[in-house]
Amino acid sequence: MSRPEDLGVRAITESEIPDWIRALNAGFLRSPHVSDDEVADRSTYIVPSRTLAAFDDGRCTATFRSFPQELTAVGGKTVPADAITNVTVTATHRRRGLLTRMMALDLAAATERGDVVATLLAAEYPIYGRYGFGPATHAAEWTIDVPRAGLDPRRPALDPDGGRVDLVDGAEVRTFGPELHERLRRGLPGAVSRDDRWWQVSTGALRLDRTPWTEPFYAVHRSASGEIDGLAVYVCDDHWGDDKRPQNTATVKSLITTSPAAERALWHYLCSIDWITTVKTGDRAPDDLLPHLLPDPRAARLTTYADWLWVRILDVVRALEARTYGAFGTLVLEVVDETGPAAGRYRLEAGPDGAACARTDLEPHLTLTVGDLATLWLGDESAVRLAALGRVREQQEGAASVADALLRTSRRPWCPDMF
Ligand SMILES: CC(=O)SCCNC(=O)CCNC(=O)[C@H](O)C(C)(C)COP(=O)(O)OP(=O)(O)OC[C@H]1O[C@@H](n2cnc3c(N)ncnc32)[C@H](O)[C@@H]1OP(=O)(O)O
Repeated sequence: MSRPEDLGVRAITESEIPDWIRALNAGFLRSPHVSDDEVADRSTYIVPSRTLAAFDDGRCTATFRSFPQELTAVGGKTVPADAITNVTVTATHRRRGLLTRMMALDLAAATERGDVVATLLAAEYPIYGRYGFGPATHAAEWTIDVPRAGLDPRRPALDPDGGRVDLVDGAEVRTFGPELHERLRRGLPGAVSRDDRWWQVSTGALRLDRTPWTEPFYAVHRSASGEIDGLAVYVCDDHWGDDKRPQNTATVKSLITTSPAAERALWHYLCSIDWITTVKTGDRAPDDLLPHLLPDPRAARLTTYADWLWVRILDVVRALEARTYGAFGTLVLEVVDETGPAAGRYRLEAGPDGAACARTDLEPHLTLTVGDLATLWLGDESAVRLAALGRVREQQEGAASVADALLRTSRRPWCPDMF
């Protein structure tokens, strides 16, 4: 076996794609078998120059891929992001620094390109903090005991706002879905862009042989004026108790809306389908309206709550200038960044319409790591709480409260996507 320093980390070539896919599958504990179909499909979106690998004796032993993405900041502006995915090191080659080397290469390229942040979904919490990432959004999942919810079974899916819910097929979803999602993400801090392939795969137009396709149900909500403002995608199982009572579960794969009325109508619809006694919500915003859309909110039991989108700020000035703030105020931040380009002192002049930010020599009000800055940036976390944890250091008394008044948001950020 080669010494770690001899394992070259580099971008792959077109002809190395099949071996790279084999290593990716093995790293994620999927069968390493690679079919021609999988190579053909993945070759449509794998960009070799942004696809990294390590090779040992000519065999791929580590994988890493990034692609361009837009991330919505507080206030609705988007920033260019380096979205990182498909990170694996083969089990025989772990803890020898291969991920560290691939990450350094990718983040340097992202910085060079002018990306403002890098993003990823962390398989395990301890992996990415060391590279300057911080958890910036969270996700929650509820299981709803439908009979307990207290909705009136005589009035299924009645929309008091005059809208309507209809079932449509995947082809129809492809005609309105992308535009609906665009409207959603422009108003949702933490949301990321979706490409056309996302819609093709999620509606069965592009079928991958390694993941068998089951056509889901697509329920669309139209407002009283006829505008499509919500889409729920769900699957149902078929399960009956020994006592002949239905015990079916609807599992929501995605539910996106651009109005609270659509949100209410779609959840009420899902909780009013005959035979469905349990609804699993899939990943939602941690402050989702859902429990309170039910007459008995306790019918929605929180089953999962965890960090979701991790952000690595590469350009502090542009990140802080991209968002709006809860109040007018000034903050001088000392940002500690041991592995990247963000270290330094910044003066933020913030307000409800935007901000100006520049490097400065002024005395800092707060000292924090670049990972904790990412955690505060989308408004999901409190600087006062991080100060209590000893992660944010107040250099001026009360600075953490000032940071909270500026940075925190009334609704929590949410990333509805997995990538
Ligand atoms: C965005 C995504 O794709 S998330 C998916 C991530 N992939 C996986 O979880 C698949 C299974 N795991 C793996 O393939 C590998 O273990 C990886 C990719 C997580 C880590 O790769 P490695 O090459 O072993 O990491 P590397 O040797 O560079 O580790 C650097 C440091 O991180 C630590 N580390 C790495 N992985 C983990 C982990 N899962 N848990 C805790 N610490 C970890 C190492 O101990 C090391 O610490 P040190 O610098 O104090 O010695």
